[in-house]
Amino acid sequence: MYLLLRNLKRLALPSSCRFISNYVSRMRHLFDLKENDEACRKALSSGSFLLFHSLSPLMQKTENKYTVPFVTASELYRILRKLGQKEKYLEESVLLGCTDSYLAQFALDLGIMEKAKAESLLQGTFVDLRKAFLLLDGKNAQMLSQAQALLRWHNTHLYCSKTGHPMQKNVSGSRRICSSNGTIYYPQMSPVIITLVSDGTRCLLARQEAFPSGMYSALAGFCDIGETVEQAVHREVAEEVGLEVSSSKYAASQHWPFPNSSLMIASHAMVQPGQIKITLNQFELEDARWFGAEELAEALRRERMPSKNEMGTIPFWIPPPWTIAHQLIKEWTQQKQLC
Ligand SMILES: NC(=O)c1ccc[n+]([C@@H]2O[C@H](COP(=O)([O-])OP(=O)(O)OC[C@H]3O[C@@H](n4cnc5c(N)ncnc54)[C@H](O)[C@@H]3O)[C@@H](O)[C@H]2O)c1
Ligand SMILES: [Mg+2]
Repeated sequence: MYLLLRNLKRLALPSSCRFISNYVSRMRHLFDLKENDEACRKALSSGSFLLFHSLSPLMQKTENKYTVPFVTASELYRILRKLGQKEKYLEESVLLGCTDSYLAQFALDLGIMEKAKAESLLQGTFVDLRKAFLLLDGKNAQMLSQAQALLRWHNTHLYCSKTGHPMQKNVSGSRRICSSNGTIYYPQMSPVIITLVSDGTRCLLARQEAFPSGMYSALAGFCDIGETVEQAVHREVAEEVGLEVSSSKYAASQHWPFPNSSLMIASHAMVQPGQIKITLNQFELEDARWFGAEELAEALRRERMPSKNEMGTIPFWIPPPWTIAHQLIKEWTQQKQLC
């Protein structure tokens, strides 16, 4: 707490600020940790850590459910010693956030260490995030998404793309700096639109070949350079299903770790009246269909990915509740049921 008060003083809060909410003081604390290497180094020694091995997160599986453990700094020191690493390795961590009680949270990749030995010491398994992602709950998914994206960015930005010299990360991992000319690089993400297209009575969901069996989602696509979000929505809908959008309305956004790091920007869209014939772009999609509110209400009631029915097929299902696609489908269905 002393450290926190000292740090807050350094941020020169105006004297009129008699009361600061917990949220505001946490955000100021995090700002200090991001900017101040010494403060962040200290926070590392009392922080908690999400661990990865070559970008696969450590998980513990109990009864068909994955949990994501945070490991304390003292436990991590002990494990690093057993794996033959120095305590200094902790500085490879990236800062994720902090708890309500200002405990800093980090992510660290143990990829240079022996995987099986690390798993046995940590009593868990490093799991491919793509395989486990849809089985997680929202809180764990959001944290792992942020952690993996940051670790991946550092892992793929070891050298300055201008000079070819090695780059150093600051302690928090909020940037990397070229050792030769001081150019600063910040972690990047790609804007991706996701849109739920409606003709007024039904809405359109699609699936890619790579989706898990039976899963349909809203249309999504990367924004091109120079495009607005609205233009990207119009283009993607035209490209993927051959329909022309007449209007779109922003709904919400979500960070998404695949394929690298994306900011999903979600909207509801309407097609031009009478334009309902789907022309599928088979390079991108395996199927696209119009769904009614009742069919979607039933899919929303299912808690998890359904298992095979008597016919040996998996019934239609939608992404889990914490995904932005689910949120769009839920909003649309609720609005239809109120009509
Ligand atoms: N959070 C959710 O609810 C949700 C739902 C659906 C899709 N998604 C995600 O949306 C993302 C985009 O959807 P999509 O695959 O249909 O996109 P898309 O329709 O733009 O097609 C993907 C193709 O776009 C090209 N591309 C252009 N810019 C790219 C970039 N910056 N990075 C990678 N590829 C790029 C590549 O050729 C790639 O194969 C996927 O990662 C998907 O997982 C999220
Ligand atoms: Mg797409």
